Amino acid sequence: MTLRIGCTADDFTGGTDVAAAFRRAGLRTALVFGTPDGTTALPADCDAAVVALKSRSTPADEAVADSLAAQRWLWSKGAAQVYFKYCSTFDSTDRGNIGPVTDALLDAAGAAVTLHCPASPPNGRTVYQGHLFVHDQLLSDSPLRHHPLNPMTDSALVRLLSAQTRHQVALIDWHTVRRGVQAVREALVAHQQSGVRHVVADALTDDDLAVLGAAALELPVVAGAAGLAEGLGHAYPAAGPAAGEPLPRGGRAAVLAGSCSARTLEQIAHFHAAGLPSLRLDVLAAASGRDVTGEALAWYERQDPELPVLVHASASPEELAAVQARLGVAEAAARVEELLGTLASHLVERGVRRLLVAGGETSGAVTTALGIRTVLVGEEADPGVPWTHATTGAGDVALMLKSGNFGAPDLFTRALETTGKAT
Ligand SMILES: Nc1ncnc2c1ncn2[C@@H]1O[C@H](COP(=O)(O)OP(=O)(O)O)[C@@H](O)[C@H]1O
Ligand SMILES: O=C(O)[C@@H](O)C(=O)COP(=O)(O)O
Repeated sequence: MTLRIGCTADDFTGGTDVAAAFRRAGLRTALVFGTPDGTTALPADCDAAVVALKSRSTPADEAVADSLAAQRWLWSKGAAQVYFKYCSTFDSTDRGNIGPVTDALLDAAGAAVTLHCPASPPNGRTVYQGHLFVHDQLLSDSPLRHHPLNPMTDSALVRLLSAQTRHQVALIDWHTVRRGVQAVREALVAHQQSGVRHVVADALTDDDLAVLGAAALELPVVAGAAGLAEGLGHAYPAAGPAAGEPLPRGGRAAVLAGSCSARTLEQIAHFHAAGLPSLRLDVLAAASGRDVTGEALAWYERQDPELPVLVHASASPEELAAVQARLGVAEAAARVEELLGTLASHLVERGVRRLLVAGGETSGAVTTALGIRTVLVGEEADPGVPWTHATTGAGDVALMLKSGNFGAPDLFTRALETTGKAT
């Protein structure tokens, strides 16, 4: 079996998002969590494989090593092109990891130039004059300025990326993109000849991303969010519409949320307003040694088994700042991730078979705790938020990994209701 395209994603929900994009483009797509090794198998007849790493917020040298291992494994499976999927809100800091990882992938491939575009129009992310917008706001005016790990306080992509690489960064503007595939190819060549390695492109619509995908088809490494991945997918000879992956149905349902993103907070409020049972974890109490996991499990056992439950650590920007001031950013995040990962294992052992996880880092922690390595990607409940079919030691689980800012406000209740019905 030979892959048409391989992808390394810098977090687990980014992995599900980009896998859904390849699937929409007609490519049969498998998703592998964590660095693959010689024993990692792919389901037969895959056109695309996505390796979802937890490399967005790790030290840059670790992110580079993991991404290079993923690239080598994807090459070993036949992928000629490797897509580096990062966040549509360009989540990173001056230390990386977008610049260092892209440079390492390019060095390993012996490639001189790459195209970047974080636009993801179905989720309101567009790039104009090199500035990233989230719906009608500049990235730096959006709620992403309060992100717990990488607050985004600048929207200028050339400047953001230049801080993360020693190579030159330049822009292909929207007017060039509108002139079509040939114009973009010529601009790429011109930039490469003048010594530029990272070319950021504007894109406002899926049509723009289709142009960019077609222009980038021959590049060994391409980088961006799910939108450009779909554009590239469409540029490959179509494999036909992907078959829906049948999902496990029934069983108890739970939502675990560690995302503090504005959209997750709305989804939590919607769940609460629907009168469904929810529990907020006390992070400071856990840090002071209280058995918060045991208390949460006792709470879970008292709930009506017919109803979905929500357990979350999510907090408003002010509450988050207070916890981080007490524990430190990394320690607070690690504490929350450990709590939610442990809870996920206990809940699946106790019969949860429909599990929705909110937050990229949180999804990494939960999937790792459940020992899930490979999933098949099924229907999307909302753009970029597909159900997946996962196998755990305790049984098969319908698993949804949701990026913090993705999904409609009613996603939790709607998605769990759908999987609750027998087929
Ligand atoms: N109450 C809290 N106090 C401190 N950190 C928290 C709290 N709740 C969540 N976090 C941390 O915030 C981070 C949210 O990131 P993530 O799960 O990727 O969500 P998103 O997808 O919204 O970015 C996680 O590392 C999580 O552990
Ligand atoms: O590209 C995107 O926006 C998402 O796929 C993604 O990576 C979001 O990150 P999290 O909000 O941290 O899940």
